[in-house]
Amino acid sequence: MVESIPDFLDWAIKRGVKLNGIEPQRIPGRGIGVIAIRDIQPDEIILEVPTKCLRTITTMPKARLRKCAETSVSVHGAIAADLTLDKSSKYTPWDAIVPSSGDLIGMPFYWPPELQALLPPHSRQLLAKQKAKLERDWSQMFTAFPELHVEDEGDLGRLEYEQNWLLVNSRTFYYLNAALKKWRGSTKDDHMTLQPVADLFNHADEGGCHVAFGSDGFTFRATRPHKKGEEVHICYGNHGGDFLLVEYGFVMAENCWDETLLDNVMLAKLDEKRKERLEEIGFLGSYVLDRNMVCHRTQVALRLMCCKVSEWMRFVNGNDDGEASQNAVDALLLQLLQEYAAWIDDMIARIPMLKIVEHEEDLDEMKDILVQRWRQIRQLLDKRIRSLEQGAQT
Ligand SMILES: C[S@@+](CC[C@H](N)C(=O)[O-])C[C@H]1O[C@@H](n2cnc3c(N)ncnc32)[C@H](O)[C@@H]1O
Repeated sequence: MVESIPDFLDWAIKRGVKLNGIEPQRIPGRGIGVIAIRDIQPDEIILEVPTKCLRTITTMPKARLRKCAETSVSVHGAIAADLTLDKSSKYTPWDAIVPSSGDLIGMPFYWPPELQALLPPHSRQLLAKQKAKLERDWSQMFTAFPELHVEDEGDLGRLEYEQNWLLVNSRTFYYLNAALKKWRGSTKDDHMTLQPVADLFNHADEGGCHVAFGSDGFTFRATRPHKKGEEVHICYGNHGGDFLLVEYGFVMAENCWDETLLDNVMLAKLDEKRKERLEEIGFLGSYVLDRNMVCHRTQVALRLMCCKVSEWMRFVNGNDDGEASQNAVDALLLQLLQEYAAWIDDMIARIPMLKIVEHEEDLDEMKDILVQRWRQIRQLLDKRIRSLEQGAQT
């Protein structure tokens, strides 16, 4: 399929999409993005997408929707099935500009298992969840639509479904209408729609425009000035780097929402008795370091390693502010972060050496993305290590 942004825009505008001062363009390393073609002022509406252009379960052929509704597939999985089964020409110009499988190598889902095994712990958890969710949807959909299961060597039907599922994952917007509200067992995660042109906005941690929908459709309003030629972003959510990597397939140079899990280092230091105590109060695992501090769960677990149990219990119950044990907690945290930082340096050195025969062509790019993610985590640790070291000196 030949990609043509102008043909796609013609098609979208004929269907009522209104662009004001913006234009989708190819941006190196980011696929297509949205660029300001004149200076844009805050509060200007830069894009409107009418309801009739949305693509969600309501726009599926009725018979297909009925079959999906008889299963326990998620809305996400049903839309992916619709994309895979749709052989009409209704969306051809839109389909032509959507990334192809070759553009998705940033997504750890497509990485060889040897490389997936070297992902940071939080990325690994998210990937396992993503795979399980996809597997559930696929098992529902290929039973309902046996034609999805193409009997050939590579199982093309499954590959196409996977790709569409991952595209739905990274290109839908929060949306609610009567049908989505009624979908059996639906949760917030099911309230979604695809929409043309808006799906070309790339992400920035602070965003640059506000997204809203009503009965007429979606509007995108600039929240800050943009100079002509500048990229206009939306914010996909306050996501850390592991989430962006696994769900969207990219890493960002700067991300004010970045965070990392310290579970591997923390759990290795906790003996069974302490783990049991933490489990009892619901504080075992999910130890987070963000750009400024470690979370309360981490403070609780660290205190258990350096205080008497009675003092720890008083802290847990809110009867002790923890001030008396803070220096010991900080010293232990510093030691753990330094050990983790040395381990990460070793990981960063090992990744480029990894030899995997399959995926030879794309392997260097995949490794590079993985190293970038580990470097970001290393920076988070460095920042905290520096401030703990300064604190120890004062
Ligand atoms: C909603 S689409 C945005 C349009 C997309 N760039 C395209 O070519 O169709 C989301 C995808 O865009 C890419 N993306 C979004 N924000 C990015 C960023 N800040 N840096 C690099 N890639 C980004 C990722 O591949 C992500 O999965």
